[in-house]
Amino acid sequence: MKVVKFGGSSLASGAQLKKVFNIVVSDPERKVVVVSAPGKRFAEDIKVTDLLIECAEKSLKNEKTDQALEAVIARYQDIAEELSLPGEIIQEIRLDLTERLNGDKSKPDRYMDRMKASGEDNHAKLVAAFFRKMGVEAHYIDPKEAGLIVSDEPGNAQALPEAYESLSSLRWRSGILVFPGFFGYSKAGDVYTFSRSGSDITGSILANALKAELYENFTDVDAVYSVNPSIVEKPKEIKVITYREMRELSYAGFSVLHDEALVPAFRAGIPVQIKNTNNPSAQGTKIVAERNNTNGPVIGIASDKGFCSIYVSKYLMNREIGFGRKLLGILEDFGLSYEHTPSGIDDISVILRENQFDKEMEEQIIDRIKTELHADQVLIQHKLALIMVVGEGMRHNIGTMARASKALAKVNVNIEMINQGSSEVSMMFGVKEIDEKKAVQALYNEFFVPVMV
Ligand SMILES: Nc1ncnc2c1ncn2[C@@H]1O[C@H](COP(=O)(O)OP(=O)(O)O)[C@@H](O)[C@H]1O
Ligand SMILES: N[C@@H](CC(=O)OP(=O)(O)O)C(=O)O
Repeated sequence: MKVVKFGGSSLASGAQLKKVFNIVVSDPERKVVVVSAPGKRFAEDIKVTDLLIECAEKSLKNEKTDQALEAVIARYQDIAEELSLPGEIIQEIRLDLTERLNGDKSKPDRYMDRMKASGEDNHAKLVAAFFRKMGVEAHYIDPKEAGLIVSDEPGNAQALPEAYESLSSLRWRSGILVFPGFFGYSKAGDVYTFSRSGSDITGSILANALKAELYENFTDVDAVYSVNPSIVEKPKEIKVITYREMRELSYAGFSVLHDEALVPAFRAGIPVQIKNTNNPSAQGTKIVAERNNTNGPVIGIASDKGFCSIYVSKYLMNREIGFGRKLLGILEDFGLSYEHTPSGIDDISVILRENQFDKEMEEQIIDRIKTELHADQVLIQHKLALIMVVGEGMRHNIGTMARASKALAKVNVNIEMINQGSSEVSMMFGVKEIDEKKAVQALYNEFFVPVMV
């Protein structure tokens, strides 16, 4: 039995839904189908989830929501018309959205999650109806009834351990089960969504709970590429990659799969296959526990913008027991999570995502570090990009770091910081955001483009 997840781009139009239907019925093992909300049909299009967020934000500000609501309904209507589905489906969706829109706004975060979750919930109902119209037994599965119990963290929920036991009984249900991705219910019965792109997580949880032989994740690219295809044209495809490598790359910017989606599949030893809805015969990428090391030291290079570094220096910091703990404690007091902490004898840098705080909070943080830790110098550097060079082969290859830094020097990219050693499969370079693309391209050329002699 296989669990199959289709992303928003695979479900963005009636024509895409027909492809999805053909893929599902072409393999009788494809029993559980996890769906996202309709995504982008073309580059400038807006995902239904973003339309829903806009609608919820307007409603929370007591502004008019008619237009935003109609934009959401129009997306489903277009799909239903293209597939000649009966009008009642759209009536049901309209009713559901109106109910959610007029629901309790006393807890804005939860209100937002109820609105966001409707994107996948209504689409799962529509997809199941389409499959039935095509003559197969298909059922919409309500995550509440099925027992997808999650933590009560708005926009950032996690499945609770007991969810797996409850979901396992889906195995005995007949027909194709269409399960909405992206959200679950707290123990108290309220809707909470995962973080953005979280339908990937739902698929992995179900694959684990139902002990699937494979978790197939259908998207709009033929494979996971060794580098983001928007930075390098036609990059090398990855055929096989380990969970560890993929998690590092997803976390660092490979948006093709949510970084949290690997853990449930990994724990149950279920391989994950990335495939293309628009080209299902392409081999795709398989994510497994171990692979033969045939690719050289590096399998992928990921990058992401929007980081800053807080640099703290103090003479004799090395002798001051508890300095690091106190520094991180200050950040914890502000509710900030950090990414890396490269350090020297008398100095330490903390790398954080800068969208977590504003100018005012930044000043308060610097002030506390200066006064409480008696630091000699505290500096914040903004607009950094982090580049992650990943590969299981790195441990056995001497000189990978030297090759990477030489490649960056050759294109005149200054390395603002390096972090290597804590992870066995990756090394991190911090560069200025403006240098990100140039740096990634240079690293790609160094590790993937053969040199002609
Ligand atoms: N290394 C990579 N390999 C493949 N795709 C990548 C990579 N990095 C980023 N992407 C982007 O991920 C996109 C697919 O993910 P996403 O938009 O979430 O799809 P879906 O709609 O299926 O959920 C691709 O279209 C591609 O632009
Ligand atoms: N629709 C949600 C969840 C999701 O997983 O979507 P997609 O599969 O299109 O990335 C989002 O946009 O965040």
